[in-house]
Order: sequence, then C-alpha cells, then structure tokens
Amino acid sequence: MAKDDYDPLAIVMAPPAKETPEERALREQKEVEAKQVSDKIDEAIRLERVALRKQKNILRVLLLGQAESGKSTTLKNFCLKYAYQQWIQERTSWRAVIQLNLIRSFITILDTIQAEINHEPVVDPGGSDDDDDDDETDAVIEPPVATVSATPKVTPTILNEAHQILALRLAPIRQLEGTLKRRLGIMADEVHNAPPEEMRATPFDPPTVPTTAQRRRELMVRCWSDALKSNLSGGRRESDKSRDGTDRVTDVLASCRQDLLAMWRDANIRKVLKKRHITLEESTGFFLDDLERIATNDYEPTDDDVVRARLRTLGVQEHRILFEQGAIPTFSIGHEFGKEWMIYDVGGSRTMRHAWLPYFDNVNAVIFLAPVSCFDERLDEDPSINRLEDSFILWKAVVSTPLLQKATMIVFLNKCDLLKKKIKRGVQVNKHMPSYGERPNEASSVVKYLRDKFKDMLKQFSPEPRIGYLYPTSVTDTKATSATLKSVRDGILREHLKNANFV
Ligand SMILES: Nc1nc2c(ncn2[C@@H]2O[C@H](COP(=O)(O)OP(=O)(O)OP(=O)(O)O)[C@@H](O)[C@H]2O)c(=O)[nH]1
Ligand SMILES: [Mg+2]
Repeated sequence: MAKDDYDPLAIVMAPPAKETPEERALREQKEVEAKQVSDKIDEAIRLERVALRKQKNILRVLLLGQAESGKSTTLKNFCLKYAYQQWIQERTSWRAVIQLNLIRSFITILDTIQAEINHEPVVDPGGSDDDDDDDETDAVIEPPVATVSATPKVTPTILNEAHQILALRLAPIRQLEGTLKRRLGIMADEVHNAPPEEMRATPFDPPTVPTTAQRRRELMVRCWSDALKSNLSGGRRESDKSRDGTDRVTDVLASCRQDLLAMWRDANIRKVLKKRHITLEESTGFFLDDLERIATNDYEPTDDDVVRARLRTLGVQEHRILFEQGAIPTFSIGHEFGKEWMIYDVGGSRTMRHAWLPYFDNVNAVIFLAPVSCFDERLDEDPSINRLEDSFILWKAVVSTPLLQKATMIVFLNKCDLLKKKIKRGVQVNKHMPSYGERPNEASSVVKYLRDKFKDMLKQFSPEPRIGYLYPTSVTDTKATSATLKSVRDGILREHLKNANFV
C-alpha cells in the first residue's frame, strides 16, 4: 500500500477478510444495534443540554462575531478573572498549542524564503496604500481585491546562501507541526484543498457556495478542553519522547533556539516578509517576539501566553463557569444569585453560522465581537467579502431577530491595539472605507465612528427599543479587559435582576 493511502481507521473498520454470508448478517445486525445505542446516548446528551439551557438560575451568555474576532479570547479572560482555579489546572497544557502557533509562524517564514529564492510572484493582499487611486464611491466599505502581477518581475533577491543554509538547518521543525497536531487531536485542518463548504452570511440566510474556495490552513478543535486533555493523556506516543524521556518537540525547539532567533532577527528576511505582504506581528497566534522565552526546555506558559494562543473554534462550545467566592456582587438579595454562568462560544466562520440558531433560545446576554482593525481585510472563507462589512451584516441580523430581543446587547469593538498599529504603519482608513470621509486618520476617531455606526444600527433594527453597551477593547490585554469584564458582569447581573423583577 502506498504510504499516502494508509488509513488506520479504514483498516480497523474493514470487515474480516473471509466472512461467510451468515457471519456478515450477524455482524451487520450487531452494527445496527450498536448504532441504536449510540443514537440513544447522543439524544440523551442533547436533551440534557436543552434542559440545562432552560434552567432558571443559570445565566446564559452568547459570544458572537465573525472568525478571529476574539470570542474565545474573551472567554479565556472570563475564566482567568472569575474561575482562576480551573484556569491554572489547564494552563500548562496550553504549552503544546503555543509551540504549535510558534512553529507555524516559522513554517510561514520558511515558505516565504523558498518563494523568494524561487522568484515566485508577489501576491498583493489588498492593493497598496501608496497608489493614487482616488476613486470616489458611496459604498461604506470598499471590498479589496487580491492581485497577482500578470508578468511577475524577477528581481534579484537580497537573500544569500547563508539564508538558504539556515533554512535547511531549520527544516526539521516542519515535522514538529504534525506531531503536535496529532497530539492535540486537531481536526483535519487542511481545508485548503477541501471542496467548498456551504456558507451563510447570517444564521438566518440560505446557504451559498463561495466561488473562491482557497482558504488558509487553520488549527481547529471541537473543544479546547478536550484538546488539552488529549495532549496530557492519550495523544502522546513513545516516539514523541527523546531518549532521556523528555518531550521531543520541546527538545528540538530548544536545540534550534539560536538558529530560530537568527532567522527571526535577520534584517533581510524581515525585508522579504514585508515585500511579500506578510505581517506576522498582526497575525493570529503571534509568539515570535517571545521566542527566547518559549524555545527553552523549562518553558511554562504565562497567563498572557494562554490568552493569546490561537485555536479556531468548531461548532459551538459550551463553557460552564462557576464564579469563585467573592467574584459575584451581592446586590441586595444574597450571594448565590448569578453564580453560575453558561458561556457559549461559537465558531465564527460563515461555514459554521448555521449551528448558532439553536443557542438563541433563552439567552441573557450577547457579547458581540467586532474587530475594528479589519476594515482593509477580507474574509478567509470568502475573499470577496470585506471583514468589516461582514461584521455589520452579522450585527444587523443579531439585533433584528426577535429571538434575542430580551438579551442584553454588548459590543466589543475589538483589536483596537491592531488598529493603532495599522494606522501607525500609514494605512489610510478612508481609502478602504470611503464613508469615513475627511475625519482624522487616528484610531480614536475610527473607533468613535464605528461605535456610532453599531449604536445606530441597534437603534434602527431592534424590534423594541433597548440600550446597548459598547466597549473599545483589545482582549489580548488581560489587565484592561479585566476592568471591562467587571463592568460587563455587573451590567448583565443588573439587567437580569431587573427582568426577574428583583429591582
Ligand atoms: N492583537 C490582538 N489580537 C487579538 C485580539 N483579540 C483576539 N486576538 C487574537 O486573534 C486571534 C483570534 O482570536 P480568537 O479569540 O481565537 O477568535 P474567535 O472569534 O474565537 O475565532 P473563531 O474561533 O475562528 O470563531 C487569536 O490569535 C487572538 O490572540 C486583540 O484585541 N488584539
Ligand atoms: Mg474561537
């Protein structure tokens, strides 16, 4: 069998080689019975979840927003602030995820070096801000278009033989990616070449299939606590260990540390990344600036590392948070009220929005994550759609639906830190968002402008008048987010008390 055809699951599941018709009938009957039992268990779990969702004393909070908007990061902030004991139990297990984020950044650098050496054409992800195209339009958002030079210019590269040797020496880190993915039980993330999936702009829309199916490779798990458990227990093989019993991935990273540092600090490699429009500093799971600390044998993740680690959410994850002693204000009715929260963290990609609808029932609050730095970016799953435009479409659907009419609406205008960086880099907001007009090209002014837009839409499209709470956030900044969460928690509890006629 060719190596690529090898499928351990198919081998295990294949029927016995010399099966008689009687044996076959018996096996098939057993399979039907097993399926019935399995379906019954699934149904029992589903009913238990529905019952849990209806329990009156549990506060239900829904985290909504497009992919990479910061939903899971917000959830981590909640756990860090209000369920710290649970948090520290899981903290060490995040090491593998952080190492994987780091390794993937290096794989991007290695691929870029290769592309440069091969004189591959440069892909312009969204048109340059330097061009003088002053095309006036009334559109709120101008969707950027990816362009590839028709006749690629073969310019002499600034990389030399030493860079090639360095890249060759670091080639083994590519293998570590597979080891970590297997260990974490990461789903087939190679959606890259998969047939296009059905997508929905909002949970209420009919499905469509995108014309452009090329997507980035992402790391996704069904539930991060399962991934972390898999890392701790079954996921590790003997071959993952070095001879002295230590972890092979950690050992390889530590032994490559100097070369990795040399690669990330090399001025010419940085220039090539810039030329090829690769801004790793602004991409998800960025740990390159922490390399010196992470590529060591005794690396232990810090709270901040865990908050910044990136794992894409698949489907909807339910997280039960039991607020620790003292984490809940007493108001006037005693300690226990609002102690238990169920936070639903959804996968934000358009391919996953169909799964949100069952969770719109009986929700106390929605925290809607709108990344404000992405006015010049396109959706990964459908590059014809501008990311900010997508946030507006989603927000309109969320505020319009009668299903969420009673929910307290909270908006996090997130990624303000990245917005500041982008503007500092010289990106002109009004080139990508003509409606922004001649307002100052400053982060605070952009945030105010977008805040007003989200607020206006809440007013215009809510079935009944209601107030919303809008916060500018950078949820990777745990200190600032801690203060925001306190205000969010108090707001949600107060609204809940009001609705329950306690105040
Ligand atoms: N710099 C910066 N990075 C952020 C911020 N919020 C989130 N991120 C990063 O953006 C990436 C995506 O964040 P997630 O919280 O995983 O996004 P999500 O909304 O859960 O995405 P899906 O699970 O795909 O729906 C992670 O690498 C985060 O560290 C922010 O305010 N500033
Ligand atoms: Mg997520």
